[in-house]
Amino acid sequence: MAATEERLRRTMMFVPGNNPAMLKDAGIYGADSIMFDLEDAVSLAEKDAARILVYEALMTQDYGNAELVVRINGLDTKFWENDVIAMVKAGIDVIRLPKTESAAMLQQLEEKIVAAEKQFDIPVGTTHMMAAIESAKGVLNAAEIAAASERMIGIALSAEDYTTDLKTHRYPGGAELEFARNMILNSARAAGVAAFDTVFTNTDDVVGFKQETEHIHQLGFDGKSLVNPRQIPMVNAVYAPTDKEIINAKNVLAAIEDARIKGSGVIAMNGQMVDRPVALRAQRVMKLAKASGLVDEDGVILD
Ligand SMILES: CC(=O)SCCNC(=O)CCNC(=O)[C@H](O)C(C)(C)COP(=O)(O)OP(=O)(O)OC[C@H]1O[C@@H](n2cnc3c(N)ncnc32)[C@H](O)[C@@H]1OP(=O)(O)O
Ligand SMILES: O=C([O-])CC(=O)C(=O)O
Ligand SMILES: [Mg+2]
Repeated sequence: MAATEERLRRTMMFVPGNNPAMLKDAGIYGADSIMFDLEDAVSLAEKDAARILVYEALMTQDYGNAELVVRINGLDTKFWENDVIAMVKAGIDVIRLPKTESAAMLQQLEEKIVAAEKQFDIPVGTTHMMAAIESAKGVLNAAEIAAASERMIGIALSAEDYTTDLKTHRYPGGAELEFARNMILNSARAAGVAAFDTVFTNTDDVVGFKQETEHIHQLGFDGKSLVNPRQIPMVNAVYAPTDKEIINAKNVLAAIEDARIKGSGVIAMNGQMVDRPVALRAQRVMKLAKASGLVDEDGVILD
């Protein structure tokens, strides 16, 4: 079983590792996961300085309940090993490997993580991993990548590099991404880990962003990688259940409880069969409703 916990990961915001002001304020926007970037947002000349800045930020800033992720440099660079050592020492929650093409690459990363955990007396297994899939080869190997290790919490599509590899670019509607999205989503679910959609880089195209988010929500993605804090409330709005969905979920859960008391696994509700998959979906709706501040701890809808 993978290391995923059932935590909400709707929004995973990139924060350039070389920007002290952004590192300082990254916690105030309410992202579910904050992703410090040491890779493509940072120029070659700033790689070492950015690593030190992110390390200091992790040691001094309070990021609340956000999950803390770092995108390290790729395995084909001279930076990634020092990235791993510094981030494990700082107690990062998740290391995101960019440009992942095989399970073997994650095993190489894991060896370095194990060594660093031992070096700093951190229990082996504490540091989780995730993989960004950014090439045709990575997409074809998505299933083995998602299942590469117990430490895996998820896999992400990285469409900027991926469309370059495909020899296309990104279009409105995203037809060029459908195969990759389906492969990544299905591979993640088969391995029991989370699936993340890619960034949307035009931060002023609110309509395009909403359309893309609604689409990936429909497909079943847990959430998206983001480049800007203004995108966080827009994702949360798409993932927030409607009042009708919440009421239906509550009715389903009540009907299931009733069935359980009567010793049955299946029951009819308004002419509709209610069984385990329906109940699991209802539980997820209530979890999203709570996270969205739409219901209280007891599931009562708030005004
Ligand atoms: C293909 C890839 O690899 S994508 C991943 C790598 N790229 C990145 O990490 C880019 C991250 N994003 C950014 O640098 C910026 O959001 C940009 C350049 C896209 C847009 O910048 P701006 O136009 O300044 O954004 P905007 O005006 O919305 O900023 C509003 C506030 O949010 C802050 N902010 C913007 N983006 C971020 C971010 N990603 N993380 C933290 N804070 C941010 C700004 O500093 C600003 O703060 P202030 O009000 O205190 O001055
Ligand atoms: O992970 C992402 O979405 C950003 C990225 O590197 C890419 O699109 O190539
Ligand atoms: Mg990329």
